[in-house]
Amino acid sequence: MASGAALTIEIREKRFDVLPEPLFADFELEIAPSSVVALLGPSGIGKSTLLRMVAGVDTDFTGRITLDGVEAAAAAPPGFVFQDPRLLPWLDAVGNIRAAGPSVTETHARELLADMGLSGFEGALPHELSGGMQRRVGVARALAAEPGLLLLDEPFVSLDEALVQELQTLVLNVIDRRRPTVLLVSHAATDAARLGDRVVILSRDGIAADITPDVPRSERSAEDRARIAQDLAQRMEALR
Ligand SMILES: Nc1ncnc2c1ncn2[C@@H]1O[C@H](COP(=O)(O)OP(=O)(O)OP(=O)(O)O)[C@@H](O)[C@H]1O
Repeated sequence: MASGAALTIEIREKRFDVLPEPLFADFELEIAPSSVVALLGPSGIGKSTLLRMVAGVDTDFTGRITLDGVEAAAAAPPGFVFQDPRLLPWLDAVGNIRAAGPSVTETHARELLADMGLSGFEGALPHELSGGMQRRVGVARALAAEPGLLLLDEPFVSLDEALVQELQTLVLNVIDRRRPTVLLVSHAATDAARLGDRVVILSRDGIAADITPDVPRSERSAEDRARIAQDLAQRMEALR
């Protein structure tokens, strides 16, 4: 099993022509292998853009982003989970997972589906799965090629609370078993309190806070999570 990649982000400047100011300037972040870092921040702050840069898809910036010392654009591609699972409608669940790469075997795809609580749905087409189940297939697909880095872009948004809890538990179990480095983008303090080993809050001026909660993720009770989420939410509110 691949272990997590060390991620180094050094962005001198990232700008879009439509924006009057750079989106990122002198932005630096070091992320330890196999850690889960939650990136919190208001809409439009640049979270999704940062994930695309880390994925090596957006290379239009000055600076350097490396995975285990290799430039992101040249490194093995990360697993990417989007809010919209983007499954191929003509492939069943196993087929969608195998579409992640030629090395993904049927057995491995079935194992991943089992990890995500979807045994029995191997042959189901996307339209035969609920929205929450489709997202679980999306997570399985992102992990199929055993990436050293997993990027999660608002994977829990617009699900009802019970489904959020269920999906978070499944994601935590699967990342604890496979140990990729994880960068989770969210606007919700509760997501960060549940999943993050470390929480980075972004503001217009860059990194507003870089927090390692006092209780390790695996030992957090519901009360701990609520307390951590409240602290994070207050910090974000103070930035408005
Ligand atoms: N391809 C692009 N061309 C021009 N501007 C862009 C492009 N992509 C993003 N932007 C701008 O960059 C800013 C940051 O966008 P981004 O989607 O990264 O923010 P975000 O923090 O992920 O927001 P949200 O939480 O709403 O998804 C926005 O002002 C957006 O309009």
